[in-house]
Amino acid sequence: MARGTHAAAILGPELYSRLSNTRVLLVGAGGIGCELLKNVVMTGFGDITLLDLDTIDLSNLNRQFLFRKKDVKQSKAMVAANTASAFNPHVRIDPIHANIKDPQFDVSWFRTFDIVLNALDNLDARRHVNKMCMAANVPLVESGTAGYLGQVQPILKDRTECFDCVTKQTPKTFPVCTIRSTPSQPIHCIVWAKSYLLSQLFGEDEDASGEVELNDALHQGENAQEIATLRKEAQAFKRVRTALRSPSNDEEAAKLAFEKVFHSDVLNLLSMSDMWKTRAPPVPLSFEGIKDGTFILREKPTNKVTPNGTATPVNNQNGHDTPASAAAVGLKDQKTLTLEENLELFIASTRRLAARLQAGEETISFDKDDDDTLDFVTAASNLRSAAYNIDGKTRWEVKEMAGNIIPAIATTNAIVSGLIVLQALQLLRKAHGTMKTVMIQYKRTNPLSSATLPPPNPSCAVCRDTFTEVLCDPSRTTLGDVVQGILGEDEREVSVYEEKRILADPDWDDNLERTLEDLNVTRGKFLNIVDEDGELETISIGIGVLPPNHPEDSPPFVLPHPLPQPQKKVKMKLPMTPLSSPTKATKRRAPDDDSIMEEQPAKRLKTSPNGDGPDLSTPRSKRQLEEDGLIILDGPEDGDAEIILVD
Ligand SMILES: Nc1ncnc2c1ncn2[C@@H]1O[C@H](COP(=O)(O)OP(=O)(O)OP(=O)(O)O)[C@@H](O)[C@H]1O
Ligand SMILES: [Zn+2]
Repeated sequence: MARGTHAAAILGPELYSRLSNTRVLLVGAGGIGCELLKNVVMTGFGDITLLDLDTIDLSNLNRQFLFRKKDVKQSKAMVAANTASAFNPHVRIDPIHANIKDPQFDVSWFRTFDIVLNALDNLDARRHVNKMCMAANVPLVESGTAGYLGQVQPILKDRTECFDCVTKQTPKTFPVCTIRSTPSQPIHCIVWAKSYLLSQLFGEDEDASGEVELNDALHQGENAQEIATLRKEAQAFKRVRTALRSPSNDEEAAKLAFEKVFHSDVLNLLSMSDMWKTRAPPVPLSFEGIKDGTFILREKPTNKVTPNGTATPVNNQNGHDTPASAAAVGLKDQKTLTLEENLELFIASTRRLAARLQAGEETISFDKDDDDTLDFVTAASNLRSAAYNIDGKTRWEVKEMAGNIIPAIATTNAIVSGLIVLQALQLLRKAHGTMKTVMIQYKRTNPLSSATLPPPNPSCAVCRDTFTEVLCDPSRTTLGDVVQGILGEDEREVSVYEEKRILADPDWDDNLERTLEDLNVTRGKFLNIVDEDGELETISIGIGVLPPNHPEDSPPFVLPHPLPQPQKKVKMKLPMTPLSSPTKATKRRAPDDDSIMEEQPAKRLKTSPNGDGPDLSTPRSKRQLEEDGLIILDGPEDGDAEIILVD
C-alpha cells in the first residue's frame, strides 16, 4: 500500500493532495512528539514546524525513538527533525529549539499554521498554546498520557470547549507545619528534602521571604514557641550555607548540615513537649554514632540467633541486618539503603553539590535527572524518615515521588499519536459534527472510549474573549493609542489589564499616556479591555510587530479592520453562601506543585450581585472590595469567585 493511502481514503483525493502544503505546528518533541512526528511525516503532511525547548536526556531514549545515544545533550527539535526527514523525501521540517512562550511566537505567527498539534507535558505550556490558538483561530489537537491512560481532544474556537473551559486539577500541597515539624509519611520527608532543605542549602538566599512566611504564620495563630524555633533554625542555616560555599574538600560542611537538621533541630522540637502529647516524638540522629556503628535507632526487643549461636538484636531500624532488605538488593536504585548508607550518600552528595557551588553555579534546584540533587534528596529524606520512625524509600521510589512521575508507556504514546493524526485529518476535513474526544482507558474489553465535544463554556475566561491584534512599535505606541483606537466611537467605561495587572480604569488614566514598552506590554502579550458594567465580552488584544514595509511617516501602530465587536456576555449567577459560618471555612489549595502551604481558615461572605452582599460584577467593585481588606479569589469562571475576609 502506498504511503498516504489511509489519509487519501479519509480526506478524498482533492483534500489529500493539499496535505503536502498544509502547515502543521507540532509543539513538543518528547514521548508523544517523537511518535507523532513520525506519523505526520508518514501520513503525507509536507510542511511541519517542530518546536521544543529541551535537549535530549539519556532517560528519554527508552521511548523517544527518534533519538540515539550519540544525540544526548543535542536539541530535541533538531535531532527529531533530522531523523524524521529521512522517512519521507518530500517533507520539509523546520525545527525550532525554543520555548513556545517566547515573544516571537505571537498571534500572527500562530495564524500562519493550518493546524496545531500539542505534545506537551505541562499545564502552563498547554494553556498558553490553547490561548494562542483561540486568539489566532487555528484548530488545535490537544493530547496527554498518564501511564496506561490517554486522551486526545480536538479544539476549535466557538465550536468546542477549549482547554481552559474546564477546571484542571491542581497538584497536592501540604500544610507547612507537617512538612517542617511533624511529618508522618515518606512523601512529607521527600517534600521537605526537595522543596525545603535543598533550597535552604543550595538555592537562593531567601532570608527575607522566610521571615515573612514565619511572621504570617504567627499572625495566623500558629504556636508562637514553634515559630520562634523555626526562626532560630533559619539563622543556623546561614552558618551552614557559608560553610558549603567555603573551599574545602572534607566532610565538615556536610557534618555541619547534618548536625543542624538531624540533631539540633530535632532536639529543639523535642523541647516543645506539647507537640508530642498526641504523636510519637522524633529521635535525634548522631553523625559520629552512625559512622562508627554505635548509634542504634529504636531497638526492638526481638532477638535472632546468628550462625555462631549468639543472640543479636534485629530490626533495629538501622536497616542493615534484616534478611529481607539484604535480599532486596538488586538494581542499585531499587536497593533499600541502611542508615549508614544514607549518611554516606548524604555526605557524598552534599560534597558534590558544594563543589558545584564553589565552581561557580549560583543556585541548584531539584531535577530528577540531576544525580547530585536526587542523591541528596534520597539521603536527606531517608535520614529524616528514620528520625521520625517513617519507612525509608529507595532512590528509584524517591525519584518517582519527588519528580511526580507516572511512568511513561511507549505504547500509550503510540496509540495517542495515531489518534492525534486521525483527529487532525477530521479537523482538516471540517467533519465537525462527527468529531469526538477519544480516551484510552484501562479496560481490556473496551480500551478506547469517546465523548461528544461539548460547546464552549459560556463563562470561560479564555475562549469567550473577543480576540484581536494590534501590530505596533511598543516604544512609540501609547496605551491610550491602543485602547482608544480599538474602542473607536464606543464610549463605554472600561478597565485595562495585562494578565492580572491593572493598567487603567475609569477613575485612573495616568498610564494611557505611557508607551507600551514602558508598561512592559510587548510582543506576544495581551491587553484586555474589560467592560466596567460586565455586559460585554472582554476584548483581548494580542500585541504584534509592525510589518517590515510599514511607512516611516505613518502612526507606529496598525489597528485591526474592522474593529472588534464584542458580544453580550452570558451572565452567570454567583453562588450564595451564608455569612455566619466561620466553622465552614473556605480552604483553597495552592496551584503550585510542591508549594508548602498553610491552609488558612477564612470567613465567607455572600457574593450576591443583587444587593444583599458585595457586588462582584465589575472590575471597579472588585478593586473596592480589595481595598476594604477582602481578597477575591477568581475561580476558573467568574461564577466561582470566592471572597475571603482577612482578619
Ligand atoms: N514551554 C515549552 N516550550 C517548548 N517545549 C516544551 C515546553 N514545555 C514542555 N516542552 C517539551 O514537551 C516535551 C514533553 O515530552 P515528555 O512528556 O515526553 O517529556 P520529557 O521531558 O521528554 O520526558 P520526561 O519528563 O518523562 O523525562 C518535552 O520534550 C519538553 O521539552
Ligand atoms: Zn474556553
